[in-house]
Amino acid sequence: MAERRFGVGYALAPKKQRSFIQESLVNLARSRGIDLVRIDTDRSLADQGPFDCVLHKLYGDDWKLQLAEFRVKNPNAVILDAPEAIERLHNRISMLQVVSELKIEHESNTFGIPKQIVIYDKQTLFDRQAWEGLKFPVIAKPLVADGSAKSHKMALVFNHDGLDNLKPPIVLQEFVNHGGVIFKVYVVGEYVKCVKRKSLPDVSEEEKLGSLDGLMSFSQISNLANNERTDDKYYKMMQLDDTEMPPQSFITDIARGLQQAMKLNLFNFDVIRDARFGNRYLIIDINYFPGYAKMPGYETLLTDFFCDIVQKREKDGVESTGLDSYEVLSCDDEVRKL
Ligand SMILES: O=P(O)(O)O[C@@H]1[C@@H](OP(=O)(O)O)[C@H](OP(=O)(O)O)[C@H](O)[C@H](OP(=O)(O)O)[C@H]1OP(=O)(O)O
Ligand SMILES: Nc1ncnc2c1ncn2[C@@H]1O[C@H](COP(=O)(O)OP(=O)(O)O)[C@@H](O)[C@H]1O
Ligand SMILES: [Mg+2]
Ligand SMILES: [Mg+2]
Repeated sequence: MAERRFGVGYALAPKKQRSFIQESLVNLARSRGIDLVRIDTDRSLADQGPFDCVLHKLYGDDWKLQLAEFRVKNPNAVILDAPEAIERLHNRISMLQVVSELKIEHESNTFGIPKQIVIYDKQTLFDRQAWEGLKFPVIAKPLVADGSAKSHKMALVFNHDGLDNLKPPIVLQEFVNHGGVIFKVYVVGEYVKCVKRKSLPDVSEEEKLGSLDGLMSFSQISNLANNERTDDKYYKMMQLDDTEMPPQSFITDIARGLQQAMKLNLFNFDVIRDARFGNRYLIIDINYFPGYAKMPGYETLLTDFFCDIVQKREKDGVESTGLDSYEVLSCDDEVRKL
């Protein structure tokens, strides 16, 4: 009998395609029965395929419409992930609301989000009442997180003088000292991996009082080292060696909780450890389909995941949907889980 193969279509921006669709991933997936196929975004998605699974990170109403049409024509294909579920992450307020709703108990650690407010116009920005309970320094973040360079432009604001330069709509979030290290937790289906990255340094009491400009701009601080990030080397170079990791079981519980609440398979979240307490963790950012290729061994991980997805779909006995050209399963049964 011919080997059964599966088609995974991907629709990604050119930069994402370059970083994620590497030959090593394509070859490994192919050897296990998964064909990664580029979706031509200049043509209708519904006219392409057949695909057992569609992997995507594109923005906008037109793309949502295309996915909806595709879903009608191919009800059995898996869309990773549903655009309605991803949309929550395009707004920095709705993104973190889900964290506040999680119910997870852990013997010695707690988690939450930093204090924050949303400002829609300049007038409210200078209204001290709107600020009640929020202390300087704060980080000003664009409300919209739509993947544009603009949506990553942040400012650390030390005092009221710094507010002049801000352009609402923005989120003002209390800056929390965290030892200059951020934990990035990558989730791929059931797999959870936490890594350390360089973050903003702590702000001293003198700096809080003495900053002349009142504001310091920055962007994508944890992504500044673009070179090889095989973790041992990167940790040494960035002097991250000494920072203790958060407990894996705690992080995994949060990841699972977020995954279930958000109904997403592919995301990461940024966590900092509040230096005032040492056992309090704050989630500050959640990203859809992040830079997985930075993780050593991402090819195996993602291939395992694709196999898992298409096998589950087979096992659930969903009727075939014009995907007949793919025959015989060749994925290994094994899927790594933490
Ligand atoms: O490009 P990369 O590999 O640095 O990945 C970016 C992510 O970096 P990370 O994996 O968290 O270190 C990055 O995470 P941060 O927001 O920097 O925490 C975003 O997920 C970014 O996507 P977008 O611009 O928000 O749509 C991601 O960018 P895209 O690759 O999706 O454009
Ligand atoms: N509340 C905070 N306290 C301290 N540092 C923060 C806080 N929020 C963000 N940062 C720092 O700013 C960086 C960018 O913020 P983040 O919300 O992750 O935006 P982006 O989506 O651009 O990654 C983080 O990686 C971290 O270094
Ligand atoms: Mg971030
Ligand atoms: Mg982000």
